[in-house]
Amino acid sequence: MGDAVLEIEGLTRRFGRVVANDGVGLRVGPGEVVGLLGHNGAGKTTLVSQIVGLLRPDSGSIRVAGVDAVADPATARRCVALQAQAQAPIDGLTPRSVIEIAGRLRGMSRADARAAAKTLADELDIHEWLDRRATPDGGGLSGGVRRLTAFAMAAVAPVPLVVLDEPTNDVDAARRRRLWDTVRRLGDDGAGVLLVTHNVVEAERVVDELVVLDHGRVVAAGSPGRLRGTGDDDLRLELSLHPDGADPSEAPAGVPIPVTRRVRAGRRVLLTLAAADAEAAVAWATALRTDRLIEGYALVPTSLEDVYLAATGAATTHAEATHA
Ligand SMILES: Nc1ncnc2c1ncn2[C@@H]1O[C@H](COP(=O)(O)OP(=O)(O)OP(=O)(O)O)[C@@H](O)[C@H]1O
Repeated sequence: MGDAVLEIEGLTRRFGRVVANDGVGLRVGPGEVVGLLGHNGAGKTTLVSQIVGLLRPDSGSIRVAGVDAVADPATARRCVALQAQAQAPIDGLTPRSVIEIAGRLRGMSRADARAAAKTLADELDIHEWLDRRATPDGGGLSGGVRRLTAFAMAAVAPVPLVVLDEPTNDVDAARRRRLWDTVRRLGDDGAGVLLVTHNVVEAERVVDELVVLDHGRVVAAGSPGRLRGTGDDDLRLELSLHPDGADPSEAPAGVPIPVTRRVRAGRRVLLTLAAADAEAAVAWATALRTDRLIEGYALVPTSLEDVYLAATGAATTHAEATHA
């Protein structure tokens, strides 16, 4: 991996008494897709706004493709393509024209911009809307097609760093899958990608590294494999509780199998266990269901959702629940 295309150190930004970013550090290398996860209000958009020079940090440093983005935001911004969380203002225009214009603004020839727009339209399966005009108040094009168009505008030209803030909002399942493949392709073509998303499970497919923000702080960082923790053959037993929320895994008898992580998320209890204990886990959960102590259960491979829930709010909920 070469020099970082994004290097952030000790970044702090306050809004009055709220510390939206609190000593944040992260790095994106060329060809690397880094996922930024966090609850609502965790500080993700604040971080993105500083990277693209829309907000000044109170302290800390940001380098984009080697450029000091705090001292020289205009130069740094030329090295970043951003898909903002808010919908792009494309009223009166067609997806084809705005994608091509985005390419031209980044210095592509007319022919290259046209070819890149066509490639993206193929990848995202949006040909049928390419020449349909967006009209005011969300008319003409659906929210999902507008979102895919904004993504294509960010992805059309080669740039050192692509920042995507919730690119899959409003996008249907089949096209989300296509979009994730294109995100991976951008990385494989050499761009660094910072991907802000709530969609932990789907993002896991394409990210090389993950950074989890919680109340402005980085609470977990690393590759999906490392963050998932122990062996790849770990399993998650998910208990669905009754509406009264009584949790049989908290009973004095406890859980009759070794559990490496336990997280409560609303009416779900997620228990991480070794594959070797699967049979005993199913026997226990079946007995709980027969005794009507739970509504149901599922035994599935662990995913980053478990890590995410453990690192952020759900862990707090659990701690509060168990210490109440
Ligand atoms: N302009 C602002 N003025 C005051 N407070 C702000 C401002 N922008 C953000 N905040 C606060 O900073 C914190 C971080 O907000 P931010 O929008 O960065 O979170 P987020 O992780 O992007 O959330 P979401 O997932 O909901 O988009 C929140 O507490 C928010 O209320």
